[in-house]
Amino acid sequence: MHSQKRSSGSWSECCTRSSLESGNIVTIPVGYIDSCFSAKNGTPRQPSVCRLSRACLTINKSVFNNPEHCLMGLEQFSHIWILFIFHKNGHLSCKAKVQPPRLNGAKTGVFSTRSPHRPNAIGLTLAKLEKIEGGTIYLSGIDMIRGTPVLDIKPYILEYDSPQNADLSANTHNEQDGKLESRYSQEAVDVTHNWDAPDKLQSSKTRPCQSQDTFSGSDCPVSKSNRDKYLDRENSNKTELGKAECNVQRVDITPAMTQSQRSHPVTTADTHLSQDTGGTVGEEKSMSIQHEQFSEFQPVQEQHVPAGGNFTLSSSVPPWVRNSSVANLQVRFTPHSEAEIKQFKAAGSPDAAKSFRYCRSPEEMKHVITTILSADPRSVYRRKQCQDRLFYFTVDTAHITCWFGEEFVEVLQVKPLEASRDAASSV
Ligand SMILES: C[S@@+](CC[C@H](N)C(=O)[O-])C[C@H]1O[C@@H](n2cnc3c(N)ncnc32)[C@H](O)[C@@H]1O
Repeated sequence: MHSQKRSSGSWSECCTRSSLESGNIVTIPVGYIDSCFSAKNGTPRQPSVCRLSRACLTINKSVFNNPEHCLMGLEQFSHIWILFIFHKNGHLSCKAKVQPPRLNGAKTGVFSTRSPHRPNAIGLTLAKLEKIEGGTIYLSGIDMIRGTPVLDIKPYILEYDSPQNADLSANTHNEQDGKLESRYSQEAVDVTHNWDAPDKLQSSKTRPCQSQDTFSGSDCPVSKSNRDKYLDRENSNKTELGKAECNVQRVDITPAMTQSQRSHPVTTADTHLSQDTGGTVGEEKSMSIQHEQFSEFQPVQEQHVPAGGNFTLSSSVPPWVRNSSVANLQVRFTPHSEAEIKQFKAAGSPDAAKSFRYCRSPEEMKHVITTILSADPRSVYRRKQCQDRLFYFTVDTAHITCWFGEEFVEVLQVKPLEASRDAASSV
């Protein structure tokens, strides 16, 4: 498979029938991610780690002359699958066995993991669709870095994409907020087939849940040109998070829950259902970020399914995915770093170097940093072998310096990216 960057020819010119049949496929990215993460370091390992991580995706006009045509109808979905290329892997080779962080150094087959190092280097992310404007899609809850080539976009459809819903009939459909909703009847839920072994049925599982995302922020600013507005954050001085504190609800699935509630994938960002390079399903973690103003975010409750119960899950994951030793670190900020975060301004201010592009307020930036660090973004090697406890990463327009202690991580410095570059070059 060859990926063609910013092709001059059209998609149809490159993808002939014979090439499809021979498997010699030329891919042309449908667009490129513009993300709040510019480097792999510190980028969440799965979209669920940080719900406030944002990105834009603009459809490439060489694929569709009128990008808005191909996006027609997509706005009716709350979440979308994004297939992309791990273009910063460095090389195409991959090993049959890999060491996902959750296995803490042990190996497993690459196909049992979400490792970026895999044949064809294709990634799959379930992102929240904030809004669409023209040919641009605004996303949140992402784990892709800036410049990531996107191969395809598909709607997330609970009925197709979740085995939990196999054999359940979606018996009513309602329009609400422009999104299609469907409901389960109690009866429908009761007839869920149990195909798991009985012992599995008794084990605790993490339920899908819905978290109403009221980060009105969905108002992904789009262009100042609409797009630039999105990146700008005119309202960064207002705490959007404050609104969320009032409105975010976390609901566990119960048999009587509506399908629409189920149909929203676990928006676990702030619950720290963090997922590793190798993980496929989040592990419930206690919340160090609850200490502060984010106490409204409750972890998804695991439920014990009684043997013979009438509500069973029809998917399972190996214990290492859930019973991971990956820590839930307490995140601290020095007074100095707190003050530095507060110096960031809304976009459009004269001091552009100190303006956010994605984060809507200093509080939001603090929250993003907290969720990323709490999940411990370090590699196993770094965590276990390196003496160096300092860690650097970027979010939005900020360069963050922190250090890891035992069970905690402390943020030391949050500098504007430009300033941090200047400081580094003057050393
Ligand atoms: C473990 S992968 C999971 C991605 C996707 N959710 C999946 O399951 O296929 C996520 C990590 O890939 C890395 N990454 C993100 N975008 C990338 C890119 N364009 N090239 C290479 N690595 C990337 C980041 O380090 C991020 O933490």
